[in-house]
Amino acid sequence: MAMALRAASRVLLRAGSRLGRREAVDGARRFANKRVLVETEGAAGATRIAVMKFRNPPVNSLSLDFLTEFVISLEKLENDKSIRGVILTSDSLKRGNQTKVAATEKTEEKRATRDHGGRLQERPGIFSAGLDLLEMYGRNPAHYAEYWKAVQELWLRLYLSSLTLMSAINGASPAGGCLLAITCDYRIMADNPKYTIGLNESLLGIVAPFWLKDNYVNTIGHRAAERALQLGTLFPPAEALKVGVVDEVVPEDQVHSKTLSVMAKWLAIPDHSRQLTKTMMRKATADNLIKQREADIQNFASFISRDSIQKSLHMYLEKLKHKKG
Ligand SMILES: CCCCC/C=C\CCC/C=C/CC(=O)SCCNC(=O)CCNC(=O)[C@H](O)C(C)(C)COP(=O)(O)OP(=O)(O)OC[C@H]1O[C@@H](n2cnc3c(N)ncnc32)[C@H](O)[C@@H]1OP(=O)(O)O
Repeated sequence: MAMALRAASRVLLRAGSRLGRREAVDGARRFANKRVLVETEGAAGATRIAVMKFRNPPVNSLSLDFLTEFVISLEKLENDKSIRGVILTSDSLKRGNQTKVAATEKTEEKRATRDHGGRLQERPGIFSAGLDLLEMYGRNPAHYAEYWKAVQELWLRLYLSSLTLMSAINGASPAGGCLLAITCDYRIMADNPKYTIGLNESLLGIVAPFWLKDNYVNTIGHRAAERALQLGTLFPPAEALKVGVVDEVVPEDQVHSKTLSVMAKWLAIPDHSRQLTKTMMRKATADNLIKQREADIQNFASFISRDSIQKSLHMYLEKLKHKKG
C-alpha cells in the first residue's frame, strides 16, 4: 500500500502543472519551465529559499518566452508563503564536449552550442546576455510593443518584489543581464576577469530607458552612472565592486555558498520591517515608470523601429557573429 502511494505521488508530482513540471528531488523541491529552473531549499514548514536558474541557450538572452516564464516563476514564488528569499543565477556550467554550430546557420536552435548528442547547451560563463537582440531587430512595431511591455513587467516585478532577492553572478552580465542583477537586494559576482557587468547600451547605438537609468543611479550614484552609461562601461569584477555595481566578489566556486550565507543574514531581519524599508526606498522610482508605462512602450517601439537604430543593431549583430574567440 505504502509503495503504491509513493508511486502514485511520484506520478502526480511528475504529471506537470499548468505552469511547468514539479518534481521531488532529495527532499528539495523544484519546478521548471523550459527556460527557468527553480529549486527550493529548506524543510517543509520552515523558511525556504528558492534558486532560479536561467537556462535559455545559448546565452540566456531575455527573449519574450524567457521573460514570460521568468515572471510566471517569480509570481509562483511570491505566492508561496514559505519562500522568503530568491537567488537569481545562471544554469550555465562549464561543460566538455561542446561544438559551436556554424555561424551561418540562422535559427535559434542552430545558433546554440550543442553537445555531441546534439542537445542544446548553454555557453559557459554567461549570467545573461541581456535583452534578446533578435526581438528588437527586423520585427514590426506591434512586436516591439509587446516585447517592451514584457521587459517592463519583469523589471517592475523584480524591483518591487517583497522577497529578498540576490543575484549570484556566475558569468558575463551585460545590459539586460545587469538589469536583472541591479533589481536585486544584493549581488555577489564570481572573481573571473573574463566576466563583465554593466549597461553597455550606448555601444550598440541604443539608449537605456529612463527607469533602468534610475535603477543604475540608485545603485552606483549619479556621477558614476552618468559616466558608465555614456561610455557603455562593462566592469570586470574588481571594478564592479569598486563602483558598487556588485556588493561582493568571491572565487567562482564559492559564489553559491557565499550567497546562501548572506541570504541567511538577510532573512534574520523581520520581513515586515525589511519589506516596508525596501518599498520606501524603491516606490518612487517604480511609480515613475508605472505612471507612464504606455508612453514608454510607444517611445521604445518608435525608437527601435528607426532605420538608423535598426542599422546599428544590424552592425552589432554582425560584429557578434564574426568576432574571434
Ligand atoms: C530615447 C528613447 C529611448 C527609449 C528606449 C529605447 C531603446 C532601449 C533599448 C535598450 C535596452 C537594451 C538592453 C539590452 O540588454 S541590449 C542587449 C545587450 N547585450 C549585449 O550587448 C551582449 C551581446 N553579447 C555578448 O557580448 C556575447 O555574446 C557574450 C554574452 C559575452 C557571450 O559571448 P560568447 O560566449 O563568446 O558567445 P557569442 O558572442 O558567440 O554568442 C553566442 C550566440 O549568441 C548570440 N547572442 C549573443 N548575445 C545575444 C543577445 N543579447 N541577443 C540575441 N543573441 C545574442 C550571438 O550573436 C551568437 O550567435 P551566433 O552563434 O549566431 O553567432
